[in-house]
Parts: sequence; structure tokens; C-alpha cells
Amino acid sequence: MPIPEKLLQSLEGVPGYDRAAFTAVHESGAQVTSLRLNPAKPTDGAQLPLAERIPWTRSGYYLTRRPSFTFDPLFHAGTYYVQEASSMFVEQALLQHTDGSTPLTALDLCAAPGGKSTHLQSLLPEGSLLVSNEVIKSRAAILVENLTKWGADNVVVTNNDPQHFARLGGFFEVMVVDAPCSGSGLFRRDPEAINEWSTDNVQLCQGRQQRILADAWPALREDGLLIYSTCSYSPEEDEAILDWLSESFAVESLPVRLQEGWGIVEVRSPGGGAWGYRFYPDKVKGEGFFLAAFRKRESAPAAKGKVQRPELVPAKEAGTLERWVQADGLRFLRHSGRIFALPEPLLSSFTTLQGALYIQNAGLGIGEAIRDKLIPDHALALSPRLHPSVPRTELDAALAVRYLQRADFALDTQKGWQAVTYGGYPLGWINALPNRLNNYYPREWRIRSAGNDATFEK
Ligand SMILES: C[S@@+](CC[C@H](N)C(=O)[O-])C[C@H]1O[C@@H](n2cnc3c(N)ncnc32)[C@H](O)[C@@H]1O
Repeated sequence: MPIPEKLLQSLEGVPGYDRAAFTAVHESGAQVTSLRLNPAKPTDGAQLPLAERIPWTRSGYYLTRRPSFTFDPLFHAGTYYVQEASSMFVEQALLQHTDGSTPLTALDLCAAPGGKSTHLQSLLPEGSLLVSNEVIKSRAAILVENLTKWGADNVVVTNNDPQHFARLGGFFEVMVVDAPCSGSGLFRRDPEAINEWSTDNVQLCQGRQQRILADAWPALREDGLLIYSTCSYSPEEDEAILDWLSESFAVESLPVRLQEGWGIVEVRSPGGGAWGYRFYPDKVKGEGFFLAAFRKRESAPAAKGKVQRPELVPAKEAGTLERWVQADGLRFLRHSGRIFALPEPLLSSFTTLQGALYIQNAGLGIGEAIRDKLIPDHALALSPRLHPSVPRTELDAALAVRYLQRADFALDTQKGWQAVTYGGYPLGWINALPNRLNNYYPREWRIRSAGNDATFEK
């Protein structure tokens, strides 16, 4: 499928664009596969064909080929996230422009399926809060799934329109806007998308990007960091947005230091000279991507949201839960009959969020308490905070896949609730009754067919 001529023409004169090399790399059919290891669930990735490290991130690797992630139980255990390499550059923007030790309140505004959010969660200093938002409800569910597998307890997933964030005046110190775009940067991966590309859609996307930024802008604190990115090559969605931002708001454009050999092209926007970073697949080992960083240099309006007090679980009941979860520093809360836990210092932020946004998931799901018994939440099994005294049974690869298919299987094991593991990492719960074994893998997450592979995440 040839790249649209109108796109090629629109890139003439854009720094770093080389028509011959750009079209050749698209025509070559060459594919790059990469992933990021989860530092909270350390593995050596020995089961994966890992090649060299991705130079702009501490935890990303290229692969020599694309394996079947779907049939690797450690993928479902959340030990890694399959992600396009260029996108991991967000790490440089964050680490170069935050001090790395002060806890931060961060927003990932356009977050599904969760590539940037899982990455940010790994990078944010201890004690930070990440609000991971997705406006489309079905995609918010995928976001919850991926963040649950990642095993974090400091993330709140919301399902809101960007304009709802205006109620949270000055709430965030970091805001990542990985905006919906015309998607030309992913043509190599998804040639079907070429058919959907049009100059009209580029214009449409530009308007939407401006609206998203303007709507959420009040939620960023004065001196807060904005990271804007797209997977589009079109200057209308990249440099033109930087110029529009600089004209519309008081911002300071921030450079991101590059190292020799990365192949990333540094650009200045034509109007205001804002710094931007372009990724071309003929120059970097990764897909098309664009990123820019700004510091907000104006005050934010006061927060308007109402405060909604969370229902804390009384200490006596919390004592029972401590058999299941390493609870140091956590507080247990109840919401719609479900118990979840949040790091204590994040409680007051959660109170504010609860009054302003539609919360899909908060902190670490613990389960449902029925009298003094707990029906454990799937998230608890996937959390590094799962108590070491909770019984576990290791499965071999074939049984682990059956478990992940939510199929029936037999196991000679002790009775009651226990986590099933693979390579030592929990995959979820089973409940062994006297005459049968119940598989509690979430129905909507199960491996459905022999053929479906995990999607490649941006
Ligand atoms: C480029 S994708 C995000 C990818 C994600 N950040 C990641 O790294 O995995 C953009 C997201 O914005 C969402 N979106 C679409 N329209 C939107 C709008 N008007 N406001 C906010 N988000 C929108 C899409 O549903 C999509 O999930």
C-alpha cells in the first residue's frame, strides 16, 4: 500500500524528512518489535528473543523477532508490556524535567490502552499519584486491565472527557497528552490505516488536539510539566500545535537532550521556535512519533469540584485483610461493595478526584468481604503486595495457558483460595473445592482462540 502522495508532499521541507529513505523503509516491510520490562516484577526475559536495549529508556528492549505474546503466561502476569520503541522517549522528557525525588501528581489524559501510563507508573518517584484517563468507556476497560496486570497501587483510572478536568484547577504537576491523531506514524505497522488517511482528517485531528489541550489546561499547576505527543508526521498536528500552544497560553518550551546515534530529529516550530522531537523509521529503530515538552508559566484557577469523603474500612475488619496483603502504608476503603486499598498519603487527592470524575478503578482492588471471609479481587493476585503467606501453586506452561483460557483443569492441591503462578509470578485465583476446582480468571480477559495475539501497543 503506497503512502498517500498528499502526505509525502506535505512533508517536503520538514526537518529530517527524506522522501526516498522514508518511502523505502515503508516499502521494505521490515518490522520492529519491542517491549518494556516491568521493574516491579523483575524477570530476565529469558523466554523472550530480547536483543539490544532501546537507548532512550532504562527498561525497553528490541526483540529479534515477534513471538506469540498471547501464549506467554508472563505477558499476562504483567512482567512486561509490548510497546513501540519511539513512544518510550516520554521517559527522557519526564526525567530531564522533574527532580526525580519529590512525589508527583500526574495525569495521563488520553491513556488507553496504557503504554504511556504503565511507563509513567514505573518512572514516577515513590509516593506519586497517577491519574490515567480514557474518554471511551470500552477502551477505559482495557486500560484498567493493563494497569492491573502492571500491579500498581498508586493509579486511579478515570473515564472522563478532557473538559471535566477543568474542575481540578492546578491539581496536576505533570500532564501527558498523547493525543488522538491521524496515525501516519503507524503506517508501517498497520498498512490498513493508510486507507483512512486524508488531509481532512489531519485538519479534524488538529482541531481536536487543540480542544483537548485547552479543555484540560486549567488542571495543570503553574510551573507544571506538559508532555504533548502524537504518532503523526503531519506538521499540522505537531509543530503547528506547539505554535498554537505558545500563542494561546503562557508556556516555556523545554528542550530534551539527545545523545548521538539515537537518530531522533530535533526541530523548532516555525512560529515560536518551540522544541520538538521527530521520529522517522528510516532514522530510528521505531515508528513515527513526535514529542514536545512545556512548562506552564501562568497560574491555574482554583479547584471547583466537590469533595466526596471515601468510606474507610474500620480497623477491626482491616486486620482480617492484612492476612492477604502487605498493607504497610495502605488504607482500605469501600466503594460499591468492593474493598480497595490506596497508599495513605494519596487519600486526600482521591477524595478530590472522587468528587470530580468518573472513577473506573482506584488503587489496588482487594476484594469483597462477606462476613469475615474475603473473595479476593483479581488485582490482588497480580500485585507485588500479595501477602507471601497466601497459598500459591505453580503451573507448567500448558496448564498456565489453560488457566488463562479460563478452561477447566484438574490439580492435586490444597483446598481453598490460592494464587496460581507461572515462573513464580501470580496469574490469578483458583478456589479448590472438595469436588472441583473453580477457575477465577476474569472472563473478559481470557485467551479466546488459538490464533489471537496480544495487540501491539502504541
Ligand atoms: C494515541 S491514543 C493513546 C495511546 C496511549 N497513550 C498509550 O500510550 O497506550 C489516543 C487516545 O485518545 C482517546 N481519545 C479520542 N478522542 C478523544 C478526545 N476527544 N479526548 C480525549 N481523548 C480522546 C482515544 O480513545 C485513544 O485511546
